[in-house]
Amino acid sequence: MSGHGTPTPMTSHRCGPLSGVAEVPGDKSISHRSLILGAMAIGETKISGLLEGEDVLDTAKAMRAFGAEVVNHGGGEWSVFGVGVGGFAEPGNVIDCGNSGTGVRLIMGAMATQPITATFTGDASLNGRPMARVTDPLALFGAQTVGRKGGRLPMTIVGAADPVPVRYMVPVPSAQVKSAMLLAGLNAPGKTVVIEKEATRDHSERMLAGFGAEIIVEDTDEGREITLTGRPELKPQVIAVPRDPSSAAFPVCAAIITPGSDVLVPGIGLNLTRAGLFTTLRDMGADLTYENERTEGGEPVADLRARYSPDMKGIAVPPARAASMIDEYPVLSVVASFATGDTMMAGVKELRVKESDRIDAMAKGLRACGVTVDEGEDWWQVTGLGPEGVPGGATCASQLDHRIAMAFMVLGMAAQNPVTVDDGGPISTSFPIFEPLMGALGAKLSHG
Ligand SMILES: O=C(O)C1=C[C@@H](OP(=O)(O)O)[C@@H](O)[C@H](O)C1
Ligand SMILES: C=C(OP(=O)(O)O)C(=O)O
Repeated sequence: MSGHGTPTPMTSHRCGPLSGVAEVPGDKSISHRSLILGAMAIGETKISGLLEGEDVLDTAKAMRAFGAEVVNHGGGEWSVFGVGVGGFAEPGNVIDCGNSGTGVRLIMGAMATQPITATFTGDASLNGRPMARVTDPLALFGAQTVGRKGGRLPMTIVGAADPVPVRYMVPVPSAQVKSAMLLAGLNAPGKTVVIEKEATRDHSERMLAGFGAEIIVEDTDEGREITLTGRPELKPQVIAVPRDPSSAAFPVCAAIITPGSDVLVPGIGLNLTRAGLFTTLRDMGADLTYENERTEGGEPVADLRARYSPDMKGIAVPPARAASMIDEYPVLSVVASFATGDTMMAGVKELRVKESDRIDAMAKGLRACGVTVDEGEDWWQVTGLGPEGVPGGATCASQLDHRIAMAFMVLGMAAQNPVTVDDGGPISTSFPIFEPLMGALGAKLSHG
């Protein structure tokens, strides 16, 4: 849904040790893809553990608008009765993807090679984000787009009636662009090839193979080359969505900076394309261990145990790791504030085109809380104040960005003074149970 209504300020007060088990919700990336691929299969796809955050609920609504039957059985159990590749109906109304870049870009890809027209919109954050990165390459299949200046939503896509397969090198490290192209390639005859220079999250490739598509991934001189054969009949699946490592980041980082804490976050996917934050935290000296390592649904999974870590050191985070932790830089910058020395985060230009300009949003709020931050177009550096040294005591703007709001709530748990965000509403896009879950661990969050 567009907009989040009246802003709801939220304050995080310094708290005692965090302890207990944090069962974070299902993975957002996998949840979107389960619904979309379920809608493109023929028959009933059963999903358990679906993230019921606003972003994913908007994708569920969109799939209904394109003709799939989507049923919520309660308790995270959902069914999608798909219409098959090429079987989307033309929506009777505008598709509102709310705050979700993943939702809108993947759905645009899925409909762009079908002979239908759809108009997309979102909230103020989403309507400010760049869409040409998806609509330009979708034009290669034969789709046409009319949108606002600068390739912004709202925009209308006229899907290609006679799509052609495409070979495309993704110019930015973006799983959303890659996935939009693969979903479009599903209804193009012949082989669509998508090449990425840097590996980004590979849930689409894994799930396409799971649904029975012919998909080959090879490392070549040009990069990671993905070849998809179009017009498969996708077979419905039973999908158990793993818990989201990007949501796990918040209780993990909160435990690391809050004195005396010991928190277990069970069943977290450690797919290498997603687990960069945890490697980085360990490089900084965090007491973070993997317990009960196992494989579930073809993905490496472990229970994460995070304990208070007063001896953290700032590091230079390898730029090559950026894609595997892109959504975790806001909360990493909070941990960096409690470390000793500088943490340099480079090669992260993409942070400037998320739900907010995340470098700007975090830099402003951290500075207001007494932390020194330097920044350039594609890098930023946080100078740590040590485990007890962050003053806090400011109101920070969440800028319609869930990760910014949650990162500042984590900061307040260990800062000397309370930290407020002007609007905690966006948290429900990805982590609707953040407040009760963190409260049960011992966090002191209040409204206002
Ligand atoms: O494909 C996905 O599910 C996502 C890809 C990433 O975006 P980009 O593709 O823009 O890097 C990430 O930031 C987003 O939260 C989810
Ligand atoms: C960037 C994010 O999501 P999206 O691009 O789907 O809005 C995120 O969840 O951090």
